Amino acid sequence: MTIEFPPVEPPNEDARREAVARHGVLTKPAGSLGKLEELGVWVAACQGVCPPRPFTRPRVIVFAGDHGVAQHGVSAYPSEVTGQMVANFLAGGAAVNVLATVAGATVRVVDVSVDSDTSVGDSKVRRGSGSIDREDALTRAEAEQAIELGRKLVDDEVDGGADVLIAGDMGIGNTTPSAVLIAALTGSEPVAVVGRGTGVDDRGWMRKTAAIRDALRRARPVISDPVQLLATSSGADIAAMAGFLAQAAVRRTPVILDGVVVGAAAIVAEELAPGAREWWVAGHKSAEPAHALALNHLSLEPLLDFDLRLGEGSGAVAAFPLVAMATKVLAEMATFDGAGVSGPA
Ligand SMILES: Cc1cc2ncn([C@H]3O[C@H](COP(=O)(O)O)[C@@H](O)[C@H]3O)c2cc1C
Ligand SMILES: O=C(O)c1cccnc1
Repeated sequence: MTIEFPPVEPPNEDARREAVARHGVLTKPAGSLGKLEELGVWVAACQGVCPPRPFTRPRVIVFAGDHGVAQHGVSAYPSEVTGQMVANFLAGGAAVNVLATVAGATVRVVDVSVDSDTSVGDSKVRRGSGSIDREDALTRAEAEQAIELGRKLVDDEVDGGADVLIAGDMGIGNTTPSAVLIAALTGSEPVAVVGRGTGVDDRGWMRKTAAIRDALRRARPVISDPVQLLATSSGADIAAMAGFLAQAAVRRTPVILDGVVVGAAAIVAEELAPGAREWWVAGHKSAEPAHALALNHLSLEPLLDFDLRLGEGSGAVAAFPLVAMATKVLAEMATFDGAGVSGPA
């Protein structure tokens, strides 16, 4: 199998121009809805229609997987939490489940690489991923299988009516590969990308920085080959997420990005399918330092800056109501003519 994405087409320019013009005739001072206006224009361009259609099926896919590097003291929590949290997502008790009920989104959890001998669903690529500071996360074939899984998930969801997608992560240790991917593709040093993740103490921070340094040495020689970079330095969950983010663009479906883990998958997805980033909006800026580097690399500006550092898609779900509002404003606000309101003097 060789992974190839078709060229990504940009969002529709005519719909974008129409949306800009429409904002000029709605009953408000020109530009007064600020970034909500830009956001609505982006939605119209993604949908290729103005006014845009209000979203009916926002969908969150949580990619769950374990990471061998978590055995080396880089997280404040043990790996068994990953599988336990999968059960929690299924029961509706995780943060993202609760946020999603308010946002009107639904959540699906996919066991891509949880380190357990049972599998929730039939998507498991492998049990855990290799400890990237000393070995490859995946074989190339496994990386390709994971990317294909992400692709298929988009096809399933879009064919099932999803009109905006959110990727979330669940995997103890996953901020370490995320930091490595971001450092590798942005040319950053370990100390610039390392963060506290779930809350590691100072000794854990030092172990994590050393693991990132060692993993980065293994990542740098392969940065020009995104599939190999995923095999060497990510994990099956992150590779699936990269395939998902690239395929969403191919399927002309807008995505709200979450935090540092999704951000890491996104910078690799942009390498797999150049131009995919035009189909993504950044939901928030995570407290993890590497996230800002990833967003800057993608020229994306976060909607929220709320000190969230959870993952699960939580920051993207928190931002979704803004995207929904931006869309409805263009779809439902009255025009000066329609409402009999005088325009500028
Ligand atoms: C109970 C719990 C729920 C979570 N939900 C998301 N994460 C997040 O924290 C982990 C990443 O941080 P690190 O790299 O430090 O392990 C991932 O599991 C991520 O999804 C959680 C972590 C925990 C403990
Ligand atoms: O930004 C994130 O996605 C994040 C931050 C800390 C822990 N887990 C995820």
